[in-house]
Amino acid sequence: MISRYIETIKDCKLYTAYNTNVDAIKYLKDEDVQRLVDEFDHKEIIKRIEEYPRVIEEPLDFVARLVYSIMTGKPAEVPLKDDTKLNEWFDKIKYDEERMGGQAGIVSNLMATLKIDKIIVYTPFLSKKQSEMFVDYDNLLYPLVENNNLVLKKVRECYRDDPTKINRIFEFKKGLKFKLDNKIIVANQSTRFIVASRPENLRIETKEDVKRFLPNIGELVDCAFLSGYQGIKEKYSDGKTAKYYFEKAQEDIKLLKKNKKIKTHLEFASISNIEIRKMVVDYILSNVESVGMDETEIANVLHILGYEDLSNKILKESLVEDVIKGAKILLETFNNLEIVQVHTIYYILFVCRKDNPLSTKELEECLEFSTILASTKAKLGNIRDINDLYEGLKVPHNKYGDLLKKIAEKFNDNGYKVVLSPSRYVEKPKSTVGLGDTISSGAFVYYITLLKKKEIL
Ligand SMILES: Nc1ncnc2c1ncn2[C@@H]1O[C@H](COP(=O)(O)OP(=O)(O)O)[C@@H](O)[C@H]1O
Ligand SMILES: O=P(O)(O)OC[C@H]1O[C@](O)(CO)[C@@H](O)[C@@H]1O
Ligand SMILES: [Mg+2]
Repeated sequence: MISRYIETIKDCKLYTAYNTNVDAIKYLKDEDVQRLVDEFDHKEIIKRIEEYPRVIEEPLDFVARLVYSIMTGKPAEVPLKDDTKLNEWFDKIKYDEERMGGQAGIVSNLMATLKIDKIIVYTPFLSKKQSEMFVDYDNLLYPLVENNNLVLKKVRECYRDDPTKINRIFEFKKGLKFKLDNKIIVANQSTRFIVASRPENLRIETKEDVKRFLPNIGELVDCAFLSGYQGIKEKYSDGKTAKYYFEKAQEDIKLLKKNKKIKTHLEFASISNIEIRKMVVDYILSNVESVGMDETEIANVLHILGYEDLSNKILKESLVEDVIKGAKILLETFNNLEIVQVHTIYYILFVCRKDNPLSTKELEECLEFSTILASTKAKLGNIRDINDLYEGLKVPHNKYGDLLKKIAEKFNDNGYKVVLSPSRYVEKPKSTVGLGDTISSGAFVYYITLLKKKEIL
């Protein structure tokens, strides 16, 4: 089974941009969180949770949002103000591990390890340290312009004198316990809280030299997996605005598709700034063929589109029926979209129009493959070799699987194909950061290769 999956995707050629960073990971234990909350007045923490800071401007904002994430068992990502003192405060924490981070970085390493034909990755900051986070495989390439020509080289050979962007990741496990204001708080889910750094001089864009060659890069690949737009700021000190960068990002997609109709995928992310979230919808979602997101993210998009009730219902009740309704709304709203993919801890779902060239069985195979990738990564912490996937395959589908599949099948009607695959849920995951990127890119790459085999691409 695994070898058949790997054989299927081996012809795929992928472009991915924009975000890579180093994830400094702290695996939180009960005593770490207790010590952290005890550094502050518990009543102040509770007050700050109610205020729900959307940017970390001081350590109390961080503690409040981390505690909230543990209390609700929901993953979150909050940007950190670009401030030396604040960075120093975070540097005092002893992290357990450093790893490749960022959607483009994680997907590059995953697909290179799975030995797909070619990955071209572009990222605006590429320090020596960042370049060394990439796996050392010949199928993983970086675009450079030399003597006015586009050349592709191994990423590790392409580093520049750029800063290294470090995000701090706080992983916690189901059952983690601590006391806040005399109440015991217990995590009901294993997940992560991301403190995302937002350096002022990091611009989410394709620099002019490479941008000129995007149509050529498009010709070299079948598809593009795009993410990182959550890193765009509303305003920069040089006067540039989010609008400027979103217009450029939209142009990039058009350039990639100029010479060949490649399929593009937007991987949504947790975006705390509502204006930026809206711009990702207006400029990017409206120009891609595929989108991947988690439950909270689809709820947020529906909210932006004016479906407040449905959005709130998804956030509160997490019903698969509502998520499917939401996915159909996205397909109705955006003609450009051909496939909507939603992942939650219990399932991964594809919703597409009835005329999608793949059969429901083929669509299901894409999802099955991706659940194995997710369970492998959850179980082992990382996928280092194709043979690791046998570990993920041993993890059974979760106990709600049959029920969820039955519900989803009911939505298969004249207009749509709805396909669901239950997750292979790992009770005590080694780590969770990047699992969404793994599941999404696996499903997308598999989908693309099946289209390619039918000569639709
Ligand atoms: N313990 C687990 N076992 C298997 N899959 C998991 C587990 N925890 C999370 N996942 C998968 O990873 C996804 C997380 O995606 P997401 O919220 O987008 O996070 P991120 O973007 O950080 O990877 C879940 O929706 C689920 O599909
Ligand atoms: O928003 P940013 O700073 O690009 O970071 C994205 C974060 O999401 C992840 O890619 C996981 O989805 C992390 O590895 C990374 O820290
Ligand atoms: Mg995600």
